[in-house]
Amino acid sequence: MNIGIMGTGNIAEYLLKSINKEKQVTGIVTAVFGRNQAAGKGLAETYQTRFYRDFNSFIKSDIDIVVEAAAVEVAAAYSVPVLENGKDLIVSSVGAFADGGFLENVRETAKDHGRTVHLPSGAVGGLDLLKSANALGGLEKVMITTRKSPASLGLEGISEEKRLFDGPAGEAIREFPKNVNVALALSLAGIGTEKTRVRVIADPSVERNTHTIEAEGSFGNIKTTIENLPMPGNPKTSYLAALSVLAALKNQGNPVVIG
Ligand SMILES: NC(=O)C1=CN([C@@H]2O[C@H](COP(=O)(O)OP(=O)(O)OC[C@H]3O[C@@H](n4cnc5c(N)ncnc54)[C@H](O)[C@@H]3O)[C@@H](O)[C@H]2O)C=CC1
Ligand SMILES: O=C([O-])CC(=O)C(=O)O
Repeated sequence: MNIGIMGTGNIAEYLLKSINKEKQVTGIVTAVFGRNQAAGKGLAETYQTRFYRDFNSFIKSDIDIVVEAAAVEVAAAYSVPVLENGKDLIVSSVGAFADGGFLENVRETAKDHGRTVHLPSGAVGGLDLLKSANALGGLEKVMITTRKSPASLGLEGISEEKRLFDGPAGEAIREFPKNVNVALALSLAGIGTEKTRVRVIADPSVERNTHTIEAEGSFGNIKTTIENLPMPGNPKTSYLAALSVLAALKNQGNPVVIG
């Protein structure tokens, strides 16, 4: 399996290290696409891969699958062209799918070209539970409370916790595109972007990216909290988010699906 990565940041470098150096996946990253020439060249040298600033050259190279590890606008711009070029796709910036029309477009394109799109669970768990709970439409309430350090949320000089947002997931991802992709993953698995409620709290007392998920419905109820270790390369991003992409790559083509 030849893998192409969109993005030259923290998740991209983690994947390159795990795959090209540590051989954690049956496959190799043969191509990286990004806008940052210096970062891309550095990655290409360190991890023996090719760097492209031109999307067409990247997508026409000998890759089988593309991992988006860049930003919501990158997933929005390139998901359809990736599929049209006959490649499978794994998306980190699931916030791009806040637009239901876009999701439908991606679904149709994947179907037309016989490709698959994987939206990994990222920095949270529980998507399986929400899907089961809503199998007959019985899921009534989903709420996620995200707590991160002020610096992760772009704030300085805050000494007490501060609620920055309380509202629907669709609006939250527009305001915090680098911090609440997890809320979009929960929305897609559950009751959608309008009904899924998101609270974002800047909390100087936390070092871990903490997400509390509460759900209620005909199945009963659940409350679960994950305390994620942030990645050294980008404290906004939890280590689990990178691991979930790696797990998705490890499971490519596996005929047995768990969860
Ligand atoms: N699903 C989840 O649980 C999570 C998803 N994410 C998503 O993954 C993305 C990547 O995370 P990190 O690697 O930690 O971020 P990062 O900030 O370290 O790296 C982002 C990379 O994308 C590139 N980039 C950004 N905008 C671009 C554009 N318009 N065109 C081309 N390249 C562009 C940057 O140059 C950089 O190389 C985040 O932006 C976020 O959308 C992040 C954390 C959790
Ligand atoms: O990594 C995290 O904890 C969550 C995050 O940034 C996102 O969902 O965009």
